[in-house]
Amino acid sequence: MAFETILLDIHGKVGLITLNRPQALNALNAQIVGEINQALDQLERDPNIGCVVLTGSAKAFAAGADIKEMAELQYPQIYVDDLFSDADRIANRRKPIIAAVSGFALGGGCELAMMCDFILAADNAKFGQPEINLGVLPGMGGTQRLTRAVGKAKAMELCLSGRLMGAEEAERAGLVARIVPQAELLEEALKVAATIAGKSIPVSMMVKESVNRAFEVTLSEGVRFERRVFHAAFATEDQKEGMAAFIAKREAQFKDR
Ligand SMILES: CCCCCCCCCCCCC[C@H](O)CC(=O)SCCNC(=O)CCNC(=O)[C@H](O)C(C)(C)COP(=O)(O)OP(=O)(O)OC[C@H]1O[C@@H](n2cnc3c(N)ncnc32)[C@H](O)[C@@H]1OP(=O)(O)O
Repeated sequence: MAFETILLDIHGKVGLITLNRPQALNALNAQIVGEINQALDQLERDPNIGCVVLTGSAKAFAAGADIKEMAELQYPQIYVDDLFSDADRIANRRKPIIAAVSGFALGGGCELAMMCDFILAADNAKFGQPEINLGVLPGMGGTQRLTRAVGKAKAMELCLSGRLMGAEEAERAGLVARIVPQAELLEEALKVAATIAGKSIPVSMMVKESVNRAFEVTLSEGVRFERRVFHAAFATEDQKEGMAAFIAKREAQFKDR
């Protein structure tokens, strides 16, 4: 499949999607979101792929929605078109997606990174929801996911002031899983992704679904959901293989797809 605004590469069991609009710091428009979803559809269908890495350039993961395209939009049309709803498909993927963020992840760029399962940040990463500077507010989940990630106080300050947050602050706040030297980010992201891709694919989907459920239900309901999914894991060959391998002191070979 030919893409114009992204690059898609396969590294063993890992799919690598690289945003490729350097002239606009990977600003997000309908074309690039559409191509990300096309690539994710392809990777979700591929039984050999167990994990995805989404990344940008050294200078920018994505500098937000394309302001030049957005400036002329009109209310009735964007309401009827349900603008940005396509992006929900990225957040609802079942295979794990790692955001490898170098440089700017602003507005929609920060929102896109937060739709992924976790963020590995380069030491030069800068996060923010500066939409208020443009006379709007985050429109692709930023006020919701950032608040759940870092808490109300910091999310409110970032969204109201439009200031940027560096990698160290982002890690302290809980937005970022780990910080990696910029030059090593992609290699580390692919290494972690390969580790995840070596696990049981259905069980990694169960983990993702169960962790994400914590944002949707009460604690007791979430514990019950997790318990039922744990029970279901015993219907997989991978559970039998994983526990047998431990007992036999050998490496497990997970095969369920
Ligand atoms: C878009 C309509 C259809 C949408 C369909 C689906 C799209 C996907 C959904 C996106 C999410 C939408 C919801 C989101 O909450 C809303 C937003 O994201 S609003 C935008 C928020 N981002 C910003 O405000 C950051 C804007 N950029 C900057 O502040 C600066 O560029 C920077 C990142 C601090 C870097 O500064 P510099 O190093 O000085 O670099 P330049 O400013 O010179 O930029 C270089 C070059 O890139 C162009 N550019 C940068 N950011 C954007 C952008 N967001 N949109 C368009 N173009 C951008 C900049 O204009 C320069 O280009 P040049 O002028 O040289 O041609």
